[in-house]
Amino acid sequence: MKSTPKILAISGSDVLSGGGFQADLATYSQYGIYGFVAVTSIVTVAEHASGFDIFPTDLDIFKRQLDSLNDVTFDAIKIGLLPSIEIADLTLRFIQQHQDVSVILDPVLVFKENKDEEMSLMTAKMLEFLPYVTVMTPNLREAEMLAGLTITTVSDMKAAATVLSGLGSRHTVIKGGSRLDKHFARDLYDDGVISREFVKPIVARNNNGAGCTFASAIASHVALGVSVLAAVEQSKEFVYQAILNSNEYGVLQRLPHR
Ligand SMILES: Nc1ncnc2c1ncn2[C@@H]1O[C@H](COP(=O)(O)OP(=O)(O)O)[C@@H](O)[C@H]1O
Ligand SMILES: Cc1ncc(COP(=O)(O)O)c(C=O)c1O
Repeated sequence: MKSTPKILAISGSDVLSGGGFQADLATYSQYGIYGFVAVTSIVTVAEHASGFDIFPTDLDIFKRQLDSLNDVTFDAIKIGLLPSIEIADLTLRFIQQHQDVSVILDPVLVFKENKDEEMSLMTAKMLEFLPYVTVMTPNLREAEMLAGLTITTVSDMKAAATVLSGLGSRHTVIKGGSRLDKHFARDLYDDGVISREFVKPIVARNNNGAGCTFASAIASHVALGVSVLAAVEQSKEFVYQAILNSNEYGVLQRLPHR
């Protein structure tokens, strides 16, 4: 019998469980995958304007988590919130040591609640990850920062994907989400040869955690041996269902046929 696939999430904790590793694990369980977590940070609710605080995991503890996983063979690694350059550097070193494993990078530079924050150092760091990454899933604002372009149309998305491809991204998915269009959530897949749009109606519900869930669903499909393009197509449906079922805290992962 084939063993249960294993995914490592290198992610933060969202105490409200909308996003972060809570969303990652909830997604893996829907696909029958065993999820491991190396916690990068703890996100708590705060009274000030941004609405949350991010507490990076102590660097030595973060390193010890990664060291604990030396003997595990993963089918995919999914990377979410990296709260500091130091944690990003340790993560980069870890994936450099696991080059036979598919890596799904969700470059969490811009939270839904955190639109305009300048994160140029981390943006540059994310680009250093590209040679070791199988799929990268920036949202619209993250794609603008990574590609250095303004994106207001689908053709801008395509131009940004081409720039990212030129910078070494193998499979790029730019998530238009609710930021590009009032009526349709348009995402663009691009692998430098094939470019494909995935579109769903915008759901007027809470979409906290949609990005984490989408990247985790892609990681799940890839871990199960599905091609990246088919993984993106099926994950788009998965996250759409999750948003349709969301509550006041975040999306609720559920396979479409359940
Ligand atoms: N309100 C919505 N209705 C339908 N799909 C959405 C909505 N918001 C986001 N999506 C989809 O959810 C996925 C995650 O996108 P997004 O929320 O933009 O990412 P992030 O959480 O990284 O900002 C994408 O496939 C996007 O198109
Ligand atoms: C730990 C953590 N990672 C990632 C995210 C990003 O969430 P989203 O999928 O909504 O972009 C959040 C947002 O709450 C978070 O708390």
